[in-house]
Amino acid sequence: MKTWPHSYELRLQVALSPRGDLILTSRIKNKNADGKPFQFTFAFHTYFSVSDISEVRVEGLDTLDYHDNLQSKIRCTEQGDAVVFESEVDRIYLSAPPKIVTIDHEKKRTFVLRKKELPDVVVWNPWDRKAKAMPDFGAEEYKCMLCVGAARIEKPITLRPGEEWQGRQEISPVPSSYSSGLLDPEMIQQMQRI
Ligand SMILES: O=P(O)(O)OC[C@H]1O[C@@H](O)[C@H](O)[C@@H](O)[C@@H]1O
Repeated sequence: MKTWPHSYELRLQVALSPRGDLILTSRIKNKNADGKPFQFTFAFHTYFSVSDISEVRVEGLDTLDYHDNLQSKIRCTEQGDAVVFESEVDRIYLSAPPKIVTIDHEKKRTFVLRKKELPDVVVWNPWDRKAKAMPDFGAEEYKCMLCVGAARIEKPITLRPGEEWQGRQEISPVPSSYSSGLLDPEMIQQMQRI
């Protein structure tokens, strides 16, 4: 392939635990026979089903720098204590903590995202105008989805022939009180076991 003149192996392992955790593990191996290394970036682009995007908040990204894809990727700093949605959002948060939560107040459900070897986090919702322009996206579907995914974008990965990289993202659905601050002690104990 002209745009990617390398030989590689990509493996995606999808596992679902009995309690509903989704574990995605990606492995990429350099199979170049010519001795050449290659460099790449990586992102999981997981879409969450939410009740109403205007009622959703993403916590764990406060004070972080991000690249804003809607403003020619300029570097900004998150000012809010949570990311909320009132218009199109397309950002790459940099060096995020290993745990990010997406809280859906209406459904009283929180998605806990844990990640390994994936320092960055993509947050995306196309909102109305872009949704209408996308052929594979319903005009109204932006209202009930949110893309939050672990990524490695700022610092690309370099692999020499024979080397392999592995990245992992785990999504656990839990009751919303988990990170809303209104925790009862029993619930905390239950969640710490997750
Ligand atoms: O259709 P996909 O692969 O889920 O990507 C949707 C969007 O994802 C965003 O992260 C990209 O910045 C957009 O450019 C893109 O349109």
